[in-house]
Amino acid sequence: MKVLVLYYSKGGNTKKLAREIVEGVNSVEAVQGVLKSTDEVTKEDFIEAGGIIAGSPVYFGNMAAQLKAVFDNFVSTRRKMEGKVGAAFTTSGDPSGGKETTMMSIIQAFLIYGMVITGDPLSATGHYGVACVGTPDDEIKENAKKLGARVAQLALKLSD
Ligand SMILES: Cc1cc2nc3c(=O)[nH]c(=O)nc-3n(C[C@H](O)[C@H](O)[C@H](O)COP(=O)(O)O)c2cc1C
Repeated sequence: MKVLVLYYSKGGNTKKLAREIVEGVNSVEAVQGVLKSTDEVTKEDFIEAGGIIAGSPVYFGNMAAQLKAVFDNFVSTRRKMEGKVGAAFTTSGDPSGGKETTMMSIIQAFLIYGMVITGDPLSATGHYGVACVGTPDDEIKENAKKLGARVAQLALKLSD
C-alpha cells in the first residue's frame, strides 16, 4: 500500500512539513510513503496510492495555483480515486492568514474526487490537518508524523 505525500513549496517551509509527514506514513508497517512535489507527481501516483496527504503554502487564504493545477489536470483519475483517504497540511506567513481555509480548499478537492477525509488525530490537534506559521517546530513535526501515520492506518483499513 502506497500513500502519496504531495506538496508545493517555494521557500521550503511546506516541504519540511511534507518530509515529516512521509516519515509518519513510513512508520506504519506495510505502507510505503511516496513524497512528490507538484512538479514531479504523475497520474499513476494518484491511482497507485491508497491515500493522499496534500499540502501547500497559504496563498491568499487558499491553496497555491500549482497544487490546484494538479487537481485540475488529474481529473481523469477521479473515478479511480473514490474511497481513498485524503488529508491536508499547510504553512502560512501570518497566524490568522488562512491556514484553515487553505486546508479546506484541499479537502474540498478531495471530496470532489470521491475521497474519504480525515483531519489530524486527537493526539495531535484533532482539527483540520497539520499547519504552522513559517517553519515547523518540534511539536508540529510530531503532529505531522501523527497525521502521516493516521492516513496510512486508515488507508490500510479501507483497502480491506
Ligand atoms: C503569493 C503569496 C501569497 C501568500 N498569501 C498568504 C496569505 O494569504 N496568508 C498568509 O498567512 N501567508 C501568505 N503567504 C505566505 C506563505 O504562505 C508562507 O510564507 C509559507 O510558509 C510559504 O511556504 P513555502 O516556504 O513552502 O513556500 C503568501 C506568500 C506568497 C508568495
